[in-house]
Amino acid sequence: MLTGRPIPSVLGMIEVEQLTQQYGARAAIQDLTFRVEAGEILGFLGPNGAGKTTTLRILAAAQPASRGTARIAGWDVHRQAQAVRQRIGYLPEIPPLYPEMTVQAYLSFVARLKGVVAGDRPQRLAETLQRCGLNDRAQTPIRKLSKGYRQRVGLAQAIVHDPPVILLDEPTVGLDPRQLQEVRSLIRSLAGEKTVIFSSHILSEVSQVSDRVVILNQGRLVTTTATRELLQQGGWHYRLEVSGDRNPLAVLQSLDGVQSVQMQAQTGDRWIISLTSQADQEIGAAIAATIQQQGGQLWELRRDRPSLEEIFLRLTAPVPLNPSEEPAE
Ligand SMILES: Nc1ncnc2c1ncn2[C@@H]1O[C@H](COP(=O)(O)OP(=O)(O)OP(=O)(O)O)[C@@H](O)[C@H]1O
Repeated sequence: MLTGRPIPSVLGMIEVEQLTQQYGARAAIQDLTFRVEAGEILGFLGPNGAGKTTTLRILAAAQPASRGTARIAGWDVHRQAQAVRQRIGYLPEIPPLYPEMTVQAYLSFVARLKGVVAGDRPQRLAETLQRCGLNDRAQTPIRKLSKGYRQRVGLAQAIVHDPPVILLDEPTVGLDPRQLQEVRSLIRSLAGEKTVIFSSHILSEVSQVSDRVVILNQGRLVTTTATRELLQQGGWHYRLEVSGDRNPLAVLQSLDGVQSVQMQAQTGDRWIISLTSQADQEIGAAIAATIQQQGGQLWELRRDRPSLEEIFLRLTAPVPLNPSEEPAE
């Protein structure tokens, strides 16, 4: 049947184009463009203030964007906000819970609000309680729940109406290690069945749960890539111990494929140097040859991959201001 709108199976389940949110003169997000395919779990990553919450709020039709478009299952978040709200589950940073209600009464209330017909509610409720590990707390008032259980209720209210798209804003903040594991595996269990964006500022966490990440920094998209490829983008770390008459720092700096070189320590005529190569450049042999050509001796040469956190820090280093944005003297 033709409905006069894009067909979701052809397009991405979530499509964001040139999305910009201006707060006064400042852009909280600027020209964001990305898409999420049906059934995909996307990690939405960035340091504090990067624009994650702003983007998720716009996708959840909780606030309009200043410019650009976003579509959920083909529906425009601004012009067709009601249709979008029916198709998403949204867990904001602070879940909208009613402390005096029991878990079951609250979820039943949300299901009604989200348009689940009365006949379907008992089954939806039972499935959601089961999936979120809330069966033994169904009759507990929300105010008596621990932080971890409240977060599960937050997740439960996002999925109780069985939406195709789920948006989770930092769902693991403040959880203990066991709760973290539980919430992560709950999100992971949605793969294939739901389209999920979940935000975090911890790359290693995102990499455990999602196959692909979008990294934001200061409102701009830094990269969108498979987690696996992100690791390869990080180049290699080398650690060298060298002796000789000449400090090898300058010659190593000018070597092809080198991204950065740092002197870690110097004792007498020995230097300990750390070096990072550009993405996927293996330069161990070239390092050894260079030291030899200089008449130096190589006592140690070790290679490893930078950690995910190091890659994240590098990708999200503060962006220098444009000259035109520099504050007036
Ligand atoms: N209502 C608002 N009015 C003015 N500025 C805002 C408003 N909401 C957010 N901002 C600013 O927009 C920028 C992006 O904020 P946002 O909350 O989207 O980032 P975030 O990545 O979710 O950060 P966090 O991890 O700290 O929640 C920040 O500089 C923030 O101060």
